[in-house]
Amino acid sequence: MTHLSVNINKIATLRNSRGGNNPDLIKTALDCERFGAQGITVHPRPDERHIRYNDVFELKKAIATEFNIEGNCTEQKFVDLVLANKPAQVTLVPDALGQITSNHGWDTIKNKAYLTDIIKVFKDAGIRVSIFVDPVVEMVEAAAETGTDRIELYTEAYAHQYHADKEASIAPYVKAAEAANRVGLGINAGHDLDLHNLKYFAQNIPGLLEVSIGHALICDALYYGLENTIQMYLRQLS
Ligand SMILES: CC(=O)[C@@H](O)[C@H](O)COP(=O)(O)O
Ligand SMILES: NCC(=O)COP(=O)(O)O
Repeated sequence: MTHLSVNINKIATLRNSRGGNNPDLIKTALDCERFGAQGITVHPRPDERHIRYNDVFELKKAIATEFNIEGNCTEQKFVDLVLANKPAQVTLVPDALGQITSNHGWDTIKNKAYLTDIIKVFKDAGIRVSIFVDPVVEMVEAAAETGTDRIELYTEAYAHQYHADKEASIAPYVKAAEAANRVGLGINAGHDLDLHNLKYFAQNIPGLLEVSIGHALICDALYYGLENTIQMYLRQLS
């Protein structure tokens, strides 16, 4: 069964736009859990434009499901934040400063030594590690040599091509997932997954453990409400 982790970055974006505490990020996270989400994802960025570092401490205290913190581990502040909070999972994403959103996975061949060292730091602290990768077999195979527990397949390319040609859009992801299964890596996925493309992805990716979804899910919640929306996403995964 594939778990749904709700990324609540966009709730923080809305909150921050007025400087108060509406919507309440912690309440939203607890409601996502109550409505059936199996995890909560946040991606604090150095400019704190949505999730603030302090939010992470508050969320860690409040939530009961799987807590997944995404971010760039080349920032020492991010490493310290994760180690101080010990989430169930950290997802390492190679974003540049000021990037509008995540737009590429790790080059696990070029960065193998670096990733091996930093992954050990998190694993020694008892935190499961996932690394964000493009759907490229060589990147998946090299990921396995870093000691990571899982990979997160970066699904933007799939999402963008899905409507034009769904078979072509999923093909590299199936190959990457087969490689991950072969080398013993768990598989997560995320970015631009939505109510249209999620079911086909989940049905065709062998061993898909978790999807983290934020932008589209929060947009859908404007129309359907958060509880209905989470139920609709869960149905795509069942
Ligand atoms: C890692 C990834 O694919 C993205 O989900 C990212 O975490 C979203 O971050 P923003 O909400 O800042 O676009
Ligand atoms: N890891 C992907 C994620 O958390 C959410 O991505 P998106 O649904 O906001 O594109």
